[in-house]
Amino acid sequence: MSSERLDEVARGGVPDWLPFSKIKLYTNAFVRQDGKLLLGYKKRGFGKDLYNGFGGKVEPGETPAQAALRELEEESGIAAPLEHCGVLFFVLPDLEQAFHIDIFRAEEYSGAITESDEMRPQWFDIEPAYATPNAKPAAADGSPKEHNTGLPPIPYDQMWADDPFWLPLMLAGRHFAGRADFGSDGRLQKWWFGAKPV
Ligand SMILES: Nc1nc2c([nH]c(=O)n2[C@H]2C[C@H](O)[C@@H](COP(=O)(O)OP(=O)(O)OP(=O)(O)O)O2)c(=O)[nH]1
Repeated sequence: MSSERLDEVARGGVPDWLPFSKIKLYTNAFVRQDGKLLLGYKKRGFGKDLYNGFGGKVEPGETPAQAALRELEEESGIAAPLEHCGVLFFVLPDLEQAFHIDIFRAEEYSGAITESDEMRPQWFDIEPAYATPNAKPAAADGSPKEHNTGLPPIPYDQMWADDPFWLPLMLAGRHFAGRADFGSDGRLQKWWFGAKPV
């Protein structure tokens, strides 16, 4: 991302950010096609029972872009021309490592979508407002855009609590950045999200 200023999109919570003493690099990749978004149901480990994009730790010697391609293939069986679209930073209480996550997106893929030990892939309907990149929430005359994938909507109630702040930015084709600190109850305690001006 360039050094261009970001427009603030959301902020809230308690006054102070949580402390952390080291940062670990992660990736997360989202594939969309024809008004639908591919998510994975996490079957084990961190974020178990939540839907998410496909990703994980950046291994030594890898760039985040290489890790994103590797994790997408390992967890869903597919390859995609991933583009970097955002950066997120998460801090959890009583954990000295903070999470720096590079987010990637693609609008096409190759290979057969395959369930892995870690993820069960599933398509979801992208709200009409975000069915195409850079789309406006409604047509110029105010009427809603059509969508008829017949798929369930994006399951925000079974995703990380911060995702509703930035996933719509990604679906709207905007570059974004944000930070979210979680409380010990798993809820958001403090957050800030911004996006490149349109
Ligand atoms: N959507 C979303 N994703 C998040 C949040 N926090 C967070 O760590 N993630 C993502 C980043 C990574 O893609 C994933 C965690 O990586 P992981 O534990 O599955 O890593 P991994 O695959 O290398 O782990 P493993 O195979 O060693 O178990 O969760 C969040 O708040 N929202």
